[in-house]
Amino acid sequence: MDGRARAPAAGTVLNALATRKGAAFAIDLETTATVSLTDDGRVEGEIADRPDADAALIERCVELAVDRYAADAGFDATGARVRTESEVPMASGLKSSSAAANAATLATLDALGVADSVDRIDACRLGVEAARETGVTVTGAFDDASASMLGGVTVTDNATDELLVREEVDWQALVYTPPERAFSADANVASCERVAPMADLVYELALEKRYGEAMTVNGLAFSAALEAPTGPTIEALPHADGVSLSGTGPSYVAVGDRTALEEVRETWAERPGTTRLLETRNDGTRIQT
Ligand SMILES: Nc1ncnc2c1ncn2[C@@H]1O[C@H](COP(=O)(O)OP(=O)(O)OP(=O)(O)O)[C@@H](O)[C@H]1O
Ligand SMILES: O=C(O)C1=C[C@@H](O)[C@@H](O)[C@H](O)C1
Repeated sequence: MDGRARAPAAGTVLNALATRKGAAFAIDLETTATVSLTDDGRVEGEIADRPDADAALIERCVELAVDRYAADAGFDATGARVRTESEVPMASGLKSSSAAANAATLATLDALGVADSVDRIDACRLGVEAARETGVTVTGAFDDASASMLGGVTVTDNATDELLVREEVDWQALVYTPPERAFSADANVASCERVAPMADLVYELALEKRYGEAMTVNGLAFSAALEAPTGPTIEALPHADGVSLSGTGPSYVAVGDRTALEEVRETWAERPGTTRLLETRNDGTRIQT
């Protein structure tokens, strides 16, 4: 009757706010969700250390998973308690919402004993549905959600929730998170749509597997559209294989080899906020035993 799952955060290759085509890759920062099924008809969520944060997203993931799978699994569960603990800073461009949704969904499937029989990509689409319903996303963010659920890099069409590419990658990722927060749902979508020709170019580069160049073009275009500083990108460019504003910001993600990223880290560490050197993740969301 209890389930637990862990989901990784992600960084951006292509922001989907311009054309609905997006791409992202999983990184080694995690959110863990624990679900206990009940028969009291109430689904209640809690976010560790964030008593004021909105738990509607994880509650909706659990509700949808119980509605869809409990009866077939032989459970008469009607309610649940769900709690997340997270290393992913919220509303900072590192896909905290996708990690929370995937962890909550898979933990529910684990509690119901059906985690192995439900396709991971269907579980991911369920979380995307909950994200749309609770208004935490612009496009559904299937790009971020699929990278977090499957691991590696994914390229998607968020208009149709179609997975176009999924590939394992073995990069180092340097992540800079300024102290500010930016909720994706508040982003200036009209401004992002004006950089659609650049997003088309990023999409072509991503399909050619030129992910580093794709990230850099994406970062410059969406920093301009969202009026985010370009300083961190310019500082990383001489060293990194690719660097981008992640999501709608305010974080930046650079990829490349470790020595190069250590040079970037020295510069980024002088900025206010947090700089972390991480690995990419190819295993995605998984049950925690
Ligand atoms: N650990 C968590 N537990 C439960 N819900 C969470 C958690 N982290 C984020 N959320 C939900 O996601 C919302 C933040 O979504 P938002 O899209 O703005 O952030 P993000 O996913 O980090 O940003 P981005 O899409 O730019 O990467 C929060 O309001 C909350 O509802
Ligand atoms: O809310 C959304 O739809 C999105 C938010 C950002 O993370 C983007 O990077 C993503 O491509 C789409």
